[in-house]
Amino acid sequence: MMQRKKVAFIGAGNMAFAIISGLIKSGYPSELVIACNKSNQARRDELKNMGVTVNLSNRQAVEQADVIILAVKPQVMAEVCAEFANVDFSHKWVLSVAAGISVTRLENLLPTAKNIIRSMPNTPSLIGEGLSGLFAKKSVDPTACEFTESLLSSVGKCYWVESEDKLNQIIAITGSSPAYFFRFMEAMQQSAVQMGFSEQDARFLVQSVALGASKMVVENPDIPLSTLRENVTSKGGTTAQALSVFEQHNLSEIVNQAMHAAIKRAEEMEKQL
Ligand SMILES: NC(=O)C1=CN([C@@H]2O[C@H](COP(=O)(O)OP(=O)(O)OC[C@H]3O[C@@H](n4cnc5c(N)ncnc54)[C@H](O)[C@@H]3O)[C@@H](O)[C@H]2O)C=CC1
Ligand SMILES: O=C(O)[C@@H]1CCC=N1
Repeated sequence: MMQRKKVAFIGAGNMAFAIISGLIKSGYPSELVIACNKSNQARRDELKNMGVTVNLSNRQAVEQADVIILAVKPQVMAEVCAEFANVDFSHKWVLSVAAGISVTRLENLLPTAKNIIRSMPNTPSLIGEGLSGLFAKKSVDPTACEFTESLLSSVGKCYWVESEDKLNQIIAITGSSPAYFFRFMEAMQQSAVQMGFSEQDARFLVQSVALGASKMVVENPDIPLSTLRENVTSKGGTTAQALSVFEQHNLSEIVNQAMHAAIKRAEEMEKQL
């Protein structure tokens, strides 16, 4: 059973909302959850209906909570942390989900915080299928790590990394990547629409195959991905022709470049913010 602590989400946008929803669905008492979301009244109402406390300032929320989850955009993190930088964090745990903000930067923003954990979740957390990369310095209290892991386990799987630079790689592999799959499905949908299928039918067809293919991967952990691909590819058949177009355009290299562009951006953000 997960420990019961008062948790405050600073910023309750897409990512925080996914985690809050998962937490509450998994049975975490909503009266222990505070969410601060400055500019979105509709979201605050939604959270209020879920039993979450939504009427506190960032500073009040931080003062009252045992665990602070920083979930604002990286670009506003410094400004937001300044509002509560002089609160005593020595007995509080901090979890940041922001891309490109290093632990060292967070330590500078919150000088009394000793237990800071960085995570890189993803939006499938909204449906309990998330994957969160996690990093903490060796000095962080293990009970803080355990709590964070159980919190994020309520919305999916967790994967600890040994060094912080690995977290930027996790951004490319699991944080940004739901968008890659959506982009691929969009392209397939567009092509089907050009063939004359309705948007709705094209979506139905594409999402059905995406789900089926994903399940085949998950349910056959011992079969290499290349074998699953080969099993579809009859000699001299249609799939071979389709795949040869991907090869002509060097799909592996395109994907590799895209993932490295995400990492580079995360590293740039770490320097700028
Ligand atoms: N969307 C994604 O797939 C992922 C996002 N992240 C990280 O999560 C963080 C949040 O991203 P999203 O949820 O996508 O963004 P978002 O824009 O949906 O959420 C940010 C929220 O912060 C609120 N906010 C802005 N200023 C505030 C302030 N001064 N006080 C309190 N709340 C304030 C905004 O009203 C907004 O609802 C970012 O740092 C991002 O790097 C991490 C992993 C995946
Ligand atoms: O695009 C971004 O910067 C954030 C981090 C990973 C997913 N969304």
